Amino acid sequence: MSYNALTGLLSSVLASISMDNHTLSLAAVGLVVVFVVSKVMAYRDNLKRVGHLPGYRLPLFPYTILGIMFKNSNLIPGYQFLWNWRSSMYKRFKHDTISYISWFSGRALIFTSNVEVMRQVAGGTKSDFIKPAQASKVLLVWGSNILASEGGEHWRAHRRIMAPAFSQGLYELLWRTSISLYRQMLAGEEWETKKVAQVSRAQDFTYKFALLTIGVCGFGFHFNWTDPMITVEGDSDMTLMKAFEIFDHNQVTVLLPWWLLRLPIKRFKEYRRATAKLTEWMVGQIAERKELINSRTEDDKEKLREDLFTRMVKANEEELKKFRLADQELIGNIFILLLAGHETTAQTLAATLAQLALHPEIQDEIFEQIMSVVGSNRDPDLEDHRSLTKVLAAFYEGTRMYPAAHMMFREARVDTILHVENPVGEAPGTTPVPLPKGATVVVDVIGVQYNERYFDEPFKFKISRWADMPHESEAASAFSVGPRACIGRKFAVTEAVAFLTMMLRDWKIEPLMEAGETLGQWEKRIFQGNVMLSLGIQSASLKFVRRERS
Ligand code: HEM
Repeated sequence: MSYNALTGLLSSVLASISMDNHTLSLAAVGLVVVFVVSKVMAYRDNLKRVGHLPGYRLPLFPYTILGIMFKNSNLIPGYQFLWNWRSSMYKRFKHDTISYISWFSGRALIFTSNVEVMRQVAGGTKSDFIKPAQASKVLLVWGSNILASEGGEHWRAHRRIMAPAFSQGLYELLWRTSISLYRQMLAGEEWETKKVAQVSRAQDFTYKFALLTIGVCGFGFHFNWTDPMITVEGDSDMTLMKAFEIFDHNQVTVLLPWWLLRLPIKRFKEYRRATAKLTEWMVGQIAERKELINSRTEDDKEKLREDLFTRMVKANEEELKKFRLADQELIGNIFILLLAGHETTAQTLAATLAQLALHPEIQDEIFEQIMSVVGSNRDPDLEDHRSLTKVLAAFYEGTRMYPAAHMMFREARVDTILHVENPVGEAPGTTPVPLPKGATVVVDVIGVQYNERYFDEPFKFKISRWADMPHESEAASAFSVGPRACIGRKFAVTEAVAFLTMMLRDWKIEPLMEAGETLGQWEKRIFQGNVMLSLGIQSASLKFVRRERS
């Protein structure tokens, strides 16, 4: 008998009893029975939904309002629990794929820190798993896009148009832009003449760097560090950069309900205006770029830039009509590139710089490689990128320890079998776990990066673990694996390697401690995970000491 049928039967029995004292007590007992039975049955259903995998049975679900209000107790883990429990969560059950069932909210999820399970669920055209619409709803406000797509053919249509935009020409533009922005930063922040520069929050400049980079290479804006004044036509108060910044600073507002955003609150009003300006600008730009692309003269075609936006419009125009994206979908994807494409890199760069501050010996090792590959008299160029393996290793290690895209929700679109790798120490191989349609798997990207199956001593910042690793290796699983892995991985790596090469050639990085603070206290203060839209560390206070060059 199903839970609903049982509840109905008990309610009608209770309703048919007349309400004297005796029957009132009977009704109360009946209600308790209904409650207990319903919970037992829901629990039984939930066990099925998580394939009877071992795991947590706790009162609340962490991603609910109540769950968010409580922080990190054993009974109510809080929304940062994947970070806070990363050393013990899976060890406790001796499995890297476990379940979580909440007694009261009725939610049941599978959490995995296993790359093979990640591969099965991450998606592609033929996967049995999709991105649940609920998890991506907030990303749809600017139009249908690749990141929010459930999967299957719909996802492939987006990827088909976006993939060609990540071209060699883009990476060349990106490399040049990153180096130029680094120089502009030195001038703009008045570091050029300084022997020592101190910052209380390295994120301030890594954000600005990554935002301007995606602005120039993603959108084709002509921003620069100190003078980003491009006025939107007909609105002298709002420069494009201003609109861009307002949109960016308010990213979290995408999580709010739409009606709240309509309230006459100054911040929301500005956000709406900035989004409208950017959209208006994009609509105009799409038309302009289409005209250039379809123009017959080679001269006009030469004017086409290498930025992602231009190249996406081009790929779309060149696509067969039936595969073309609508303009609104192009806009949706461009906005999503801004969202996915700079906060992640900025957070990781800040975390990498802070870890390097703790490891002067690693900085020296990297410096020596930079000097032997590039030397001190010229700027690095894109070809050097392949040889700057230690710079890349530092960034990968930052990505591993602080994976900005820290979780991925997936849902079984049909009844399916999940092949769960046996725990280390047991017979190698997998165990089939039947899952019903609708079962939800959360890829805990933090868990994967701290899983000793893949990374020994995972709490140590060790760049040596990436030695001899091919550039595109799936070992860098913080970018996900399989056909739906991060499309911007090379973009992130290119800008990061260019920026870090320039930075580490010029400067030694040291922790900037507060008065009376010990190194241990600094470390504890800085390296606490900060889980918002993406994962990062706390404000990284750092000191940059100019390297003496012969
Ligand atoms: C350190 C930097 C980055 C990290 C750690 C990262 C990580 C990830 C991960 C884990 C995913 C898979 C998400 C999922 O399937 O639910 C993803 C997807 C994506 N990323 Fe990145 N990313 C980074 C930088 C970038 C950059 C720079 C861009 C763009 C310029 C970008 C654009 C995207 C897009 C568009 C997707 C969706 C791909 C698809 O669904 O086919 N990311 N990223």
